Amino acid sequence: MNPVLAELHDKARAVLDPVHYDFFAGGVGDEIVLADNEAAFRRHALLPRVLRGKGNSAEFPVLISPTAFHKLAHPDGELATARAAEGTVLVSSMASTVPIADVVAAATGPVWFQLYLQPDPRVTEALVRRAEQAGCEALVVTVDSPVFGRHRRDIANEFHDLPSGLAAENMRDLAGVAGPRDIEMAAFSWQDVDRLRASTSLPVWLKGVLHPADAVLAVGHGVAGIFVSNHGGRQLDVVPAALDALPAVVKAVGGRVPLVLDGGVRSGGDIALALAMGASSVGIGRPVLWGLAADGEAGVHRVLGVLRDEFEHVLAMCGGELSHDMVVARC
Ligand SMILES: Cc1cc2nc3c(=O)[nH]c(=O)nc-3n(C[C@H](O)[C@H](O)[C@H](O)COP(=O)(O)O)c2cc1C
Ligand SMILES: O=C(O)C(=O)c1ccccc1
Repeated sequence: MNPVLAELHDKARAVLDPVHYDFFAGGVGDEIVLADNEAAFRRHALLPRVLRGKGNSAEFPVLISPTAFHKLAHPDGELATARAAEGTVLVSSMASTVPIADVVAAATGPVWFQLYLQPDPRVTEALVRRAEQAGCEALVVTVDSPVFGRHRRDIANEFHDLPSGLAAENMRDLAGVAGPRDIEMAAFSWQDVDRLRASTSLPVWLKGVLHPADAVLAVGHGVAGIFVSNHGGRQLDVVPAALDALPAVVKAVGGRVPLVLDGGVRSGGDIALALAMGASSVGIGRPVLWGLAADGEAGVHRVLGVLRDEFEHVLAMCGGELSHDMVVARC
């Protein structure tokens, strides 16, 4: 791993309350998928093309995936993340510890709002209005969580509630309930996606699709794009690594909507592999949390800077272009 990312992870582990470190680091079940998300990149290799007369491109195909409770990592919380994001799209979690309006105000680039549909449609509606009024540019509906993931570390640590003074700020004062409501998980259907799309002019993305048939349905239901993601190994411990699920989704979608690959991306080479395999961009979860815990805004800034620098270098080495024929198995 890049020594800067390793250093930030080590520092985060050292400074965080061990219970909060486990919340950020942990996964569901035996954490097989958590490990496999990173390992999958090691099972693939890139055959660079030569003599193409091309260098790197200006595009940085990375966005910040939504993660909950940034104030557990650093007192500035999501404000620090937003300031560090610069031109990178920040997907702000519905479970942020800073209200979405303040996240958008602190950001200099686009902010998208991650949403868990709520059983009470008035709550969902109010959250959507809140995201729109804040100036969010898209909604990202997480669809891989009909129930909460069972995180053994959190159960062992008895981590169930935020410390006093912290709350999921977006959940305050919704549909007649004062103070923060609990975020609820429930099973929804494609009809709920249609209803959401009809209720807003914002583009609606889905996050947490692994089956190619669901990706095809998503396109049919008019989504703007799809996050191919297993939630960083936090929901179901029998699924493939996110990277291993990507090719079938790429094939099924056939370029009709952009695909974000999220889970286990830790280097410029990982970004290049995901793009060569057909992702339009990648999402980064935990490395942002490590940067934030280690050094606030500056730490997140370093994480993005390292990934940008490595990706540009890899792309230049590959002749400035990435395509599926360049991907081979590492034997
Ligand atoms: C501590 C933590 C909190 C998360 N919270 C959310 C969330 O609120 N909403 C969501 O859609 N995904 C959430 N995720 C999943 C991330 O968006 C993303 O899918 C995952 O972290 C990507 O994998 P990576 O951490 O290996 O980069 C969370 C992940 C972590 C590690
Ligand atoms: O921990 C998570 O992965 C997550 O998605 C979440 C959702 C709601 C509240 C806190 C975290």
